[in-house]
Amino acid sequence: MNHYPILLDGEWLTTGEVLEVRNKYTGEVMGTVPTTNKELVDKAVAAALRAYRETPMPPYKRYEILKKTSELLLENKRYLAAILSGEVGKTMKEALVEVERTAQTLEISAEEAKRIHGEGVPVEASPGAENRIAFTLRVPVGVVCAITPFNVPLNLVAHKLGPALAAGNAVVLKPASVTPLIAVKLAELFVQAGLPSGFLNIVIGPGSTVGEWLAKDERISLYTFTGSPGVGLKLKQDTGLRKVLLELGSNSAVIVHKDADLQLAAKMCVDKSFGNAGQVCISVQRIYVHRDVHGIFVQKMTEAALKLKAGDPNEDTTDIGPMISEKEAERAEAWVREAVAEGAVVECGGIRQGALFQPTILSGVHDTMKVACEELFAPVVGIAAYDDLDDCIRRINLSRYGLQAGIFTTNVHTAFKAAREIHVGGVMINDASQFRADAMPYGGVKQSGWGKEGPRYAIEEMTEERIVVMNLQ
Ligand SMILES: NC(=O)c1ccc[n+]([C@@H]2O[C@H](COP(=O)([O-])OP(=O)(O)OC[C@H]3O[C@@H](n4cnc5c(N)ncnc54)[C@H](O)[C@@H]3O)[C@@H](O)[C@H]2O)c1
Ligand SMILES: O=C[C@H](O)CS(=O)(=O)O
Repeated sequence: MNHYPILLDGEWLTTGEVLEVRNKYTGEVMGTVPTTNKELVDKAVAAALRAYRETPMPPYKRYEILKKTSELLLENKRYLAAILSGEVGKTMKEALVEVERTAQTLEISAEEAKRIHGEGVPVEASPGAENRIAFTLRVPVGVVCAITPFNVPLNLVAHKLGPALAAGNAVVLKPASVTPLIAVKLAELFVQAGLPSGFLNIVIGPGSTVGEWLAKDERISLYTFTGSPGVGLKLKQDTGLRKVLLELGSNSAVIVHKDADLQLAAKMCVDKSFGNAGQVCISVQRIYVHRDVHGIFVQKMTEAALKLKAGDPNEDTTDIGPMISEKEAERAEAWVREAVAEGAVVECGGIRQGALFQPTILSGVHDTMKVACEELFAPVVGIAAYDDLDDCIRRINLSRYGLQAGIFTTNVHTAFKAAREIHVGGVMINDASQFRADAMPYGGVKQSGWGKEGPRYAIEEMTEERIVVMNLQ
């Protein structure tokens, strides 16, 4: 049994009640982590505040630590991927990609640490402001609380730690209780890279206790949360006037227009509907296909999906591992059955074995079905036909979510119409909604959240702009 001590106030905590973490395919306990009571959570916040106030790091040192941690991730890629695969259930192929992307995220954060600056402000242009020099500073906010979800527990942690540390902040991290191990390992690499005591503190426990203690701790200046809208809303309510960045849920849509490259569209939609067992916030969930090409597209996508294998994530031949729990897979199964009862047709899949859910394509989906209007977070995608592009965009915008969307078309005017009119944080043209480059601005609108990630953009969110005006009279 591997016991994973957690980093808190510069020490590796091994005592206290432990949380068991299970392999999501075998169900075996793969490790334990200590949980943190209120006293330890208070200690973690105090350590972060002390580090921020008493031992601030210059930008170049932040660069060096982030760069070194990025290098250490790649040096330990397979070891880390095995932990990631075990605790999430994602395939080794997917886990290796996540480790590589995390290294990218921290490398980009390292570079951005060297580029944080204010700007000169020509205040003398205002009457009465003669003989004054003005400029802005970007100042770190102080203690950042990062609360992260289960599905991408390494790279999404890096998207919070990287910018926060690059900007000169200190961090208290609460990872998801079902997938905390990889975050513990990332902390080890940060320490190995020279991160001074107190700049990273991990707390472990349920959101209902640890999460709430953090939300009500006034010493924390900013919360960066990734998770479900319900929890995000509660966090916003519990934190008052302090800043909260929210990366929330989605039911991302893709348009396949009548002039689309159908081979490309079918391949991309299959690749981006079922990865990580569909447990990706920007996973393709709704596909609107122009009626002229609906039949051929459904056929092409179904043929491609039938080639996918759901099974043991450790096997090289496996394309889709288990969902995070059998309970979540049962929810997905129930929603599929409900859609069928309301007239949807199962083109492939719809079969559950424990937490394994076969890649499932539904056609004849209506916008009011749960599989369309709620967040599925499963390897299930629903297809609906449309005749008129304006009406299709109107239907997509009915969603209370707005994270990312995609459109397949060979007409630039159609592409830009979608880019301008679909109300989301990002529109992918001739790609599916689940495209993300770690350097790009990333974040949603409506109930998909508030604020942008991507190191450069998160650093802007995690620093405060201060104007300085010098009177030379
Ligand atoms: N927008 C994005 O970038 C993005 C990325 C990944 C996942 N997600 C979303 O995350 C969800 C799936 O992840 P999940 O099931 O881990 O989400 P979740 O909301 O259940 O949990 C997210 C985190 O919040 C914590 N938490 C729970 N209750 C809390 C409370 N009262 N106060 C403070 N923290 C609390 C959890 O312990 C966990 O660490 C989906 O909705 C998905 O769309 C969004
Ligand atoms: O689950 C949502 C993630 O933000 C998508 S990605 O892993 O960052 O591409």
